[in-house]
Amino acid sequence: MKLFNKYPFLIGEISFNYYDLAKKEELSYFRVAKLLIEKCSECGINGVNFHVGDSEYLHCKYEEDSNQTDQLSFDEYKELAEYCKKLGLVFIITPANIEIVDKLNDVVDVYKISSSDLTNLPLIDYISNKHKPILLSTAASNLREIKSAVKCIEDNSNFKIIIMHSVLSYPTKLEDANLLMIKDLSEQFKDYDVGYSDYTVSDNFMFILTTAYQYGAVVLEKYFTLDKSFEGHEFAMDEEDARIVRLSANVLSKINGYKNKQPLICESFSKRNVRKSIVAKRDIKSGEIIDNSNIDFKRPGVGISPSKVDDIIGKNANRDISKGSLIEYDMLS
Ligand SMILES: C=C(OP(=O)(O)O)C(=O)O
Repeated sequence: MKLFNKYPFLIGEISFNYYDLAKKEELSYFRVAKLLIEKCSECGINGVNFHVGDSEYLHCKYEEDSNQTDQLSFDEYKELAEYCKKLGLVFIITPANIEIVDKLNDVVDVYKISSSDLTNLPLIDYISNKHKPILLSTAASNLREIKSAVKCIEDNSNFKIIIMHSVLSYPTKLEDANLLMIKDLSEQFKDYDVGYSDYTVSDNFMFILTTAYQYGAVVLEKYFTLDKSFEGHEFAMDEEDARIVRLSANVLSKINGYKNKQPLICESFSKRNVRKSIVAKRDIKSGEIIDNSNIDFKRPGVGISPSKVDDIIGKNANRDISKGSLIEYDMLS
């Protein structure tokens, strides 16, 4: 089932990335969160993901700060959801518990289940029952665990699932990205689309995310920041990165084409010009037998194909054929 209208569906994971900028610029968290949403909408991002929960849920530097809690109120989240709607962005939350689901369900478009909750079947069960699309993060898990999470969602008659490959290691080293697992997840869960949450440090070409797309991940998620120099933001994407992903994905969507090898319409003219036909190598007299000494293979491919040479070898010319002429079947008997 295609859950989103644009593929690849690019998600800016805002998470708690508004803290640093808010502190630096002495702005409210809400104002900066709103600014990040606006910037996401300007650079080709389709949805934003907020982690809603408490500090033990985080992996950034705040996780060691036991006083640091999620600083936006539920009313502010609702306002941000409204703002997303206005800008045409999908509003995604990764809720830490069922209370959050209850508070925000009315405004949530899509839920993400964090890999830390992949085995939290009570939470998955509760979220599934809301019948909204679910991004199921699978970092640090095995197939058995993923299958039981998927079954838990399906048991609630919710089939709006995207299986997300991700790696629970920040920043993810290139050699740990294991993008081939995207292909394995696609094979294992044929009924569902697969995505990728990327925590590697970006290169200039956004090669990791575009490769993930090439490998079949149709939902691409990466932390979003306006300033990668903040501690813990080095594996996020900024606006320029998001634009590159979008442009590269557009190119990939174009160049992939048909899977099965076949001649293409765009090749037909050149094909006719470059393929070879059987021609007379020298003047051939009427009555002469056609053999390898008096024929040649030359462009264009408008006559008898060289692949049919066995059909004419041994036949008699029924007329004179001048050197360089195409040999036609009706010239032979
Ligand atoms: C919760 C996170 O990880 P995952 O994508 O593995 O759920 C995260 O880092 O945003």
